[in-house]
Amino acid sequence: MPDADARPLLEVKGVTVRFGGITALDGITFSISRGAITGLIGPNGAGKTTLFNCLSRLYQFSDGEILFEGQPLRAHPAHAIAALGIGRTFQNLALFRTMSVRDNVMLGGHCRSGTGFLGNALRLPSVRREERMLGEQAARMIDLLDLGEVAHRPVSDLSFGTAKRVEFARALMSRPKLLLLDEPAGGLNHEEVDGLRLLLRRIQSELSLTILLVEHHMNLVMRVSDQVVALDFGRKIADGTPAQVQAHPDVVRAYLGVEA
Ligand SMILES: Nc1ncnc2c1ncn2[C@@H]1O[C@H](COP(=O)(O)OP(=O)(O)OP(=O)(O)O)[C@@H](O)[C@H]1O
Repeated sequence: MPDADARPLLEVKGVTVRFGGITALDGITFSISRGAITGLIGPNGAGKTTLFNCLSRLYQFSDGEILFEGQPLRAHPAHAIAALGIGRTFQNLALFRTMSVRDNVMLGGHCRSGTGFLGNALRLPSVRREERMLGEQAARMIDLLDLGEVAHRPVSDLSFGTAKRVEFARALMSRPKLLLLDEPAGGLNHEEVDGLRLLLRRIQSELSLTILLVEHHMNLVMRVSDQVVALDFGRKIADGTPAQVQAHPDVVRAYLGVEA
């Protein structure tokens, strides 16, 4: 029996997605080790978001398989993905703007809730215990993401960069093993991107997280990632360390549109 921790956390094997005549993903294969930060790059339309949507089970793939901890994701519907240990953030903020930071973060723990409707209505001791635990976890995430000073403010009061950290905190409440980040640097200024790089490293090590991020900000991807996977027109064109991928002739060609 192979050691469960030794096998990759995520294995993407020959995944293909077609939309009518368009092949958005064409036999994509790569794997991600536990604890790694992996950057997924590629020009516009390369298939990055489509791959993310397959990992969250929002899209069906026609061929191939995705294994998470050795188990096929196909067996799990989209609503069960968070409970399985895959969390995500979106390109556009998906927060409740009039609610406080703390309440938004608390909502992220909902998918782990084991108490049913009746238990909540009757305020059983198990419900109160769970609420207390959620509150403690939210406080930890708020602290980890430096949101303590704004915890009671509505999200509408926050700068875009701070609101992005609220989205992170909320995604972390489901205690994911794999966190999918869709363009976390989008809309951030230079200073905020640098802060994000340090933050990603910190949450990765403190929570023993594995992270897959789609990102156009090359400087961030190359500095924060252990592994980079490059797509172009739905195909994988490179997979390796940041230095290997950056120097790969197909990557240079895809980005610059010239012969390397
Ligand atoms: N729901 C959909 N219906 C039809 N075509 C789609 C759909 N989603 C994606 N596509 C097509 O699949 C291809 C890959 O798109 P995708 O959004 O995955 O690329 P991307 O790498 O995320 O691009 P970007 O960096 O611009 O976000 C594109 O040709 C796109 O038009």
